[in-house]
Amino acid sequence: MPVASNVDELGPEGDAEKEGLPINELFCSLQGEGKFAGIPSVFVRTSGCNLRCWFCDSYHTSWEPTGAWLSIEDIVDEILSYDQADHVVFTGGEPMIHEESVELLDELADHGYHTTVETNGTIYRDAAIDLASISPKLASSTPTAERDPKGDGEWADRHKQRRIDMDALTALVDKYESQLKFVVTGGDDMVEIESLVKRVRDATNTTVPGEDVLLMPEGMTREELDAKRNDVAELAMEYGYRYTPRLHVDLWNDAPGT
Ligand SMILES: C[S@@+](CC[C@H](N)C(=O)[O-])C[C@H]1O[C@@H](n2cnc3c(N)ncnc32)[C@H](O)[C@@H]1O
Ligand SMILES: Nc1nc2[nH]cc(C(=O)O)c2c(=O)[nH]1
Ligand code: SF4
Ligand SMILES: [Mg+2]
Repeated sequence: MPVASNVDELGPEGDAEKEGLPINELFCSLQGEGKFAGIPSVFVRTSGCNLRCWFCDSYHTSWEPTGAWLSIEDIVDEILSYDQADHVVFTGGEPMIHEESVELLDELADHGYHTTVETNGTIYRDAAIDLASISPKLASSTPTAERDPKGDGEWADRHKQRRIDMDALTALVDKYESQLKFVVTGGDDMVEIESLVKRVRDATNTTVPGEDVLLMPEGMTREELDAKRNDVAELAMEYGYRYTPRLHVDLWNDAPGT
C-alpha cells in the first residue's frame, strides 16, 4: 500500500477530528520479533508517535510521520485480502496514541484474528488485544544532540519525561498476555532493565516470568545486528531472559514491506 501524504502533527491530540487511522504501511510478512517470531502475519503500521527514539527503525512514523487516512472498514478489507495469515501485528509509530485503534482491534477480534499490539507501553487502552508486545524505552534510546537523526536534541526532554509511565505499563501487563521486549544497545542497559523488571513485578498482580522478558539487539541492518546479536544472546543466558531475533532484518535486511 503506497504512502499518500505528509502528516504534520500526529499525536494524541493531532487526530481528534479525523476518522479512521493514519496508515503508513500495510503488508504481509513473518512476525520477526518476539514469542511469535516466524508466524505469517499482516502488519498494520500507524503513523505518529509520542516518543522519538534516536534508533527508530520506522522514521516515517515518528521523526517525519507520513501516511494515508484510511477508514476502519478499508483497513479490515485490506487485511482480509491476505488470506494466508490469521495473525495481525498492529504497530507504528505508536498505535495506542489513536483512540480508533480500539475499534480496529475489536473488529479484528470479531473476524477471528489473533492480534499482537507492538507498543512502547506509555498508553493503556481497553481493547481486544491477544498479546501486548511492550517495548519500554530505556535511557539509551534518548535522542541526545549527538544522536538525534533530525535536529539537535530538541526532543530529548519530552522523550525522557514520557518514556516510562508505570501506571500504563502495569495496567497493560495486568490486563493482557504480554511480553516485555527491550531493545539492547549494550551491556550497560542491563542495570536499567533489571530495575524496570523489578518495578513491574512489584506493581503487577500477575507474575512476569523470565521467559516473558525479551532482549532484542538494537540494529536496523544485518551489519549492525552482526556486531551485537551474540553479545545480547549471552546477556539473555546470563540474566535468565529470552533472546529474540529480528528475523526480518536477518532475512531481508529490513527492506520496505518486510
Ligand atoms: C517501530 S516500533 C513501533 C511500536 C512502538 N512504538 C514501540 O516502540 O514498541 C516496533 C518495534 O521495533 C523496535 N525497534 C525500533 N527501532 C529499533 C532498532 N533500531 N533496533 C531494534 N529494535 C528496534 C521497537 O522497540 C519495537 O519493539
Ligand atoms: N517482519 C516484521 N516483524 C515485526 N515485528 C514487529 C515489527 C514492528 O515494526 O513493530 C516488525 C516489522 O516491521 N517486520
Ligand atoms: S517508540 Fe517506537 S515508533 Fe516511537 S520512536 Fe521509539 S521505536 Fe519509534
Ligand atoms: Mg519494525
